[in-house]
Amino acid sequence: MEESVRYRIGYALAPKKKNSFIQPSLVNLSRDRGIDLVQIDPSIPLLKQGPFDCVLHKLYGDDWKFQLQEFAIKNPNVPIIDRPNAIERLHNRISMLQVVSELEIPQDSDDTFGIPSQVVVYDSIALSDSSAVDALRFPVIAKPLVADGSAKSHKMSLVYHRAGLLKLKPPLVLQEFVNHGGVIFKVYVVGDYVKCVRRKSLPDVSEEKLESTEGSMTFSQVSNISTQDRREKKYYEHLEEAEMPPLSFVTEIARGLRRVTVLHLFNFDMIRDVKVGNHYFVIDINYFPGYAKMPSYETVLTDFFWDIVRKKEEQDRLELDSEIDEDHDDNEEKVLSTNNCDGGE
Ligand SMILES: Nc1ncnc2c1ncn2[C@@H]1O[C@H](COP(=O)(O)OP(=O)(O)OP(=O)(O)O)[C@@H](O)[C@H]1O
Ligand SMILES: O=P(O)(O)O[C@H]1[C@H](O)[C@@H](O)[C@H](OP(=O)(O)O)[C@@H](OP(=O)(O)O)[C@H]1O
Ligand SMILES: [Mg+2]
Ligand SMILES: [Mg+2]
Repeated sequence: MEESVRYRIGYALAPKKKNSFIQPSLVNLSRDRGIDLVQIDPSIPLLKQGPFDCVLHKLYGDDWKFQLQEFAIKNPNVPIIDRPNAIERLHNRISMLQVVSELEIPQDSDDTFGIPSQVVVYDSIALSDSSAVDALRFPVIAKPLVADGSAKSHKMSLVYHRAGLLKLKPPLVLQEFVNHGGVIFKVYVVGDYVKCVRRKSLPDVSEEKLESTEGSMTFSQVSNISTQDRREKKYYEHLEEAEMPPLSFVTEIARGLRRVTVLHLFNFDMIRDVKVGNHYFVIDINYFPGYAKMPSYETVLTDFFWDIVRKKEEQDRLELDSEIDEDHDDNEEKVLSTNNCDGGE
């Protein structure tokens, strides 16, 4: 019986990510399509592992980056999803959102987008004495400048008044809080595939609340928290009823972000300004997010793997053809020059 072609995708993921992403349902579906998901051991040189038709990773550090570089030099045709330099742009909340300003999307449709006003603060002195901070409208969200996936990088504070800034620990980004009806739109991107889902977010802050509240409130990964409080439960009951942003609008932003970041795997968070109604803010972009939470993640990811390995195969074939053509040309030249010699006086 003829052996069918099989492809190998190597993955290098931290244990938590491996547990959530490499589900049996994904492994089995990919296997049925001829794609084997193979775990990479980062403690062994990458070049000694493989062969791979693609390397998928979410690991950081200079050693891992060096291993990827070495691997890329020896295997120029094997796609690395994604390039470390491209991923690193998302590890700083300023450079992360700068990509949104680089999008060349005409804002002439009904819906528009941008990023909230924000300033970066590197030291405590600037927190108490900076004209840049004066320009912000409170409340603001204080976010750690670094977004490297550590628990620390997710720890945020909602700060109601300027005095609430004093106990914060820079470096951080102060971003104007935008009332958005307690719903965020998480847009998952997997290559050309785009899926937008609703998630729980912070509730709006009314003028009364702002006037009557002092200090700040800390929180972390609010969209993943399940709520017990009855009043809060009521607030989020209408989550499923929140109007979705138009798919064409979301897709255009996603495509733009793909182009500017050169990334294949990420999600971004968008909120809709309740005051305006059709203006959206991109507030966060995450590399290789929790795809298992995305509907039909197995099919979407398997289709993506399939596209990647087939493109590589096509590329290999084209290169082989051109090598054969070159050999053929060389041989013809040799024959010609031999003929010339033969025919020469
Ligand atoms: N400018 C803003 N206005 C209103 N709410 C905001 C704003 N920025 C963030 N939030 C709320 O705070 C939450 C956390 O912010 P953000 O998404 O930047 O943090 P994160 O830790 O990087 O999140 P993730 O877990 O998605 O990586 C958002 O999901 C949203 O609920
Ligand atoms: O571990 P870091 O690098 O911080 O990345 C996180 C992202 O910031 C989150 O956005 C992911 O959750 P969502 O997929 O719900 O966005 C979250 O997914 P997880 O809850 O499955 O770990 C993480 O991917
Ligand atoms: Mg977020
Ligand atoms: Mg994030």
